Amino acid sequence: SFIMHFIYASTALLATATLSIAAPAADVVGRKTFQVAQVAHGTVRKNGPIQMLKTYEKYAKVGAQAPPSVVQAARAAQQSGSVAANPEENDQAYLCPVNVGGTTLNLDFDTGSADLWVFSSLMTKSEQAGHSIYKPSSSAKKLQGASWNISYGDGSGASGSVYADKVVVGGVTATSQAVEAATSVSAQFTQDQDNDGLLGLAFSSINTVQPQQQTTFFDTVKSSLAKKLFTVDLKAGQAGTYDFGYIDSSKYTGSISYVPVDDSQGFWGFTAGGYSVGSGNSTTSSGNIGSAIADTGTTLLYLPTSVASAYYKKVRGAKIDNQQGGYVFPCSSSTPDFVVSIGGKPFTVPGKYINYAPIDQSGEQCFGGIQPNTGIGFTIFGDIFLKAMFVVFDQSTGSPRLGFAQQ
Ligand SMILES: Cc1noc(C)c1CN(C)Cc1cc2n(n1)CCN(c1cc(N)ncn1)C2
Repeated sequence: SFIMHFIYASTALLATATLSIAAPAADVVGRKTFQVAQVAHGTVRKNGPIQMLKTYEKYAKVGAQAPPSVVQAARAAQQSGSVAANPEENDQAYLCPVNVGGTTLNLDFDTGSADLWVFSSLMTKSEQAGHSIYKPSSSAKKLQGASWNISYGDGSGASGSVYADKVVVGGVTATSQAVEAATSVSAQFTQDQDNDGLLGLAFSSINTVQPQQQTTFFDTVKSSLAKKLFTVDLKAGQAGTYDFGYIDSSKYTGSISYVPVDDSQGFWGFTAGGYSVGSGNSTTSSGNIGSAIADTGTTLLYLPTSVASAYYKKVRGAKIDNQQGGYVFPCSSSTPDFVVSIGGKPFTVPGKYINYAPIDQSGEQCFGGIQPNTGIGFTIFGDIFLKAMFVVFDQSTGSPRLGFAQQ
């Protein structure tokens, strides 16, 4: 009865609040009424037991306890799922099949940005060539007046209009997700015919839709997931997985080490500690790496210039080649392991991952997987680092956190 009283009270409160919002503001001069189109977006299939469980959780502090029947029904309705992360050539990016409004598109899941944008029928035929295309389906609702425009660290970018449509990732369904349909994309994207767009997994605070910012897929489905988290298990030269709503303990070794996340810039930001170059006794180690982000949408590992320099001192013939835009070295040189301390635990990037790829067909010079973070302003733990780890992007506790384990 305590809880039912609370629910009645809060519902009554909500009702009065709604009434006051509906009364037109005094300053709307001249017109008797006005319309506000409410387009439902950022929603999942409604479920009573899940909503009830949320209410019990909300009032757990004052003794509310969900009956087992509610817990069981909510658990049965909660979502979880897994999708393959397929590497492009040289593991430049990893693409995941996603059903957007009835069409399967291969999207780059990006924990460094927060827009779900796709190649669309609104683009010119030549720009569409070779890509799978989103055609707003009959179930799609155009968000009138909404637009988006995103640019990335490498100068690439895209822009367009916005629809609310059904999006399914590994069986996890957002019944109405903001789908940003491109009208124009930069050359880097038209050239990459494997890539049909991006699915942002950073915080929705950096979503670029205007005038009304939209939520990421994860934020849209979060409340319906068994656990409010997703995990990233990228691999070198083979398919990995993104899992939503659960942790698969067969995907990592040892234990998961959690660190707090600073989401003030909209990224999965964390603090990295000391580092060492090489394995066994031939290691050098030095100061703290400092603030960093975990970014699946960035290919390489961008470290403070002093750290990158200390690393390449251990690689025969390594030098900065300004034409290539970073450290290169003879492909025949061996590259040592790179070890970084996170949450007080050591995590190793195998040296072979740091020989990224030959700079040209001759195969003489190779481009480094570790590069300086010059001009970026923070350290980016991109795919070179992530493909050695199992990472939990966790919003299941009061504040966001990252969990790292070796895979
Ligand atoms: C270049 C390049 N880099 O990665 C890929 C993939 C490519 C090739 N190509 C498909 C073009 C391209 C450029 C970008 N992407 N794709 C993915 C998003 N980008 C990011 C994301 C992010 N979090 N941080 C920085 N950029 C830039």
